[in-house]
Amino acid sequence: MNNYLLVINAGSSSIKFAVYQTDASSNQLVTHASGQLDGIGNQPNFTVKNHHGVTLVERTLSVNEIHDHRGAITLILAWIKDYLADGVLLAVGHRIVHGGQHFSAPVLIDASILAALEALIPLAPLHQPHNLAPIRVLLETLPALPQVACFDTAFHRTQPVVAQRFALPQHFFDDGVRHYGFHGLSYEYIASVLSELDPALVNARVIVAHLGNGASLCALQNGRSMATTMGFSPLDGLVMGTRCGTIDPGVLLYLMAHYGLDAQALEQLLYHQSGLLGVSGISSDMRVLLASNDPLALEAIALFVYRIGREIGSLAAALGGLDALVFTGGIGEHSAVIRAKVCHQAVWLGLELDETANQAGKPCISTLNSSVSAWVVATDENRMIALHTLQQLNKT
Ligand SMILES: Nc1ncnc2c1ncn2[C@@H]1O[C@H](COP(=O)(O)OP(=O)(O)O)[C@@H](O)[C@H]1O
Ligand SMILES: CC(=O)OP(=O)(O)O
Ligand SMILES: [Mg+2]
Repeated sequence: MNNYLLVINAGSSSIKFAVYQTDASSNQLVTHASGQLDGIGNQPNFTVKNHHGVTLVERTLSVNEIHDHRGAITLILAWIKDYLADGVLLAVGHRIVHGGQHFSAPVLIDASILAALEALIPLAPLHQPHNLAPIRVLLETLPALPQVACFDTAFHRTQPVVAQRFALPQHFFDDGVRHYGFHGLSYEYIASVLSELDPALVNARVIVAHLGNGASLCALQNGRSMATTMGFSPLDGLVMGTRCGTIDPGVLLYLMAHYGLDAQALEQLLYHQSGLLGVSGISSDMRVLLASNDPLALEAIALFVYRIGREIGSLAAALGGLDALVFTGGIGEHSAVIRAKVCHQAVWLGLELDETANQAGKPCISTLNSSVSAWVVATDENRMIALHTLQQLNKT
């Protein structure tokens, strides 16, 4: 009998998953299959590929068949049950965006943990409710199956207190109003593979740019998070697909007082209607903007890059200098154009881009003379979650 782990990363309109084969007594993980059910609530589409990239499932479904996350996870579980007929599903690991101040490491989930995570929904309304939906279904339908929560915030809990504090009265900090940071599973994965790029990077001052739909930067020293651009919520920092990033809080007061926006309307504006979509008025997808000649598309791209450039300067200051810059996430991994623009903004730090290597999609994209090296690394949050899940299982 083979043993398997399931990893679930549930977003607002999709559930992504990966199945790993494992030998429970070791930390060996072999990717078996991965897939997603996207278009939930709109045009559901179920796709699965095996570890060779061969398509196992490609099914368009109707909204009547799958109308919500509950339906989506039920379908995924039914497929997995058939697919793993020869094996045992040992556990499920989940990506949970917000762990608040009390969850600084992966944890086995029970009803009380789920309730504590539900209380954090207002801190990450775009992510947390969707992250938790599959857990609830699994607790109801397969209560004996171990589930492990792995947090995007946990990796940043090593930051110095000064990096976690807002200049607000102390009691707010004690109540959890603090700078958390996100994309931690991605940064933890990148930190774990730095030695494969160059052993010298392990103890170096490194900025990782996770540029996807959500985007942030993380300053690493000795592989630990020292500072990051996202804050209390995943709204802060860089310009994102539909999120505004850093904004003067005075703007929010003005929008409330003069436009009559309440908390709900602000949430809608800042999470869903801002960022690349808001500035361009065209799309949140960087590919669409890069293919457009519309001046507003160019302005959105310019602002995206400008904000990254400014924040790289800020994180380099937090690190006391910079040795390397690593690109990851959908945009960071696939867009040579955006990487080039970001690197050109970092020339003052001593970064010299190797244009040919960048165009060719090489792992190292800086010249031999560059005093700051630059890299492209595909992130793998799922593998990080699977590893944590296995470690939790081995503890029990
Ligand atoms: N070839 C490409 N060029 C530019 N942008 C790309 C390319 N491929 C993917 N992207 C961008 O990556 C984004 C998604 O990144 P990803 O990290 O997969 O997102 P998510 O945050 O949903 O996990 C898309 O919105 C798209 O803008
Ligand atoms: C935390 C966050 O922004 O996640 P994502 O990039 O998946 O939206
Ligand atoms: Mg992502």
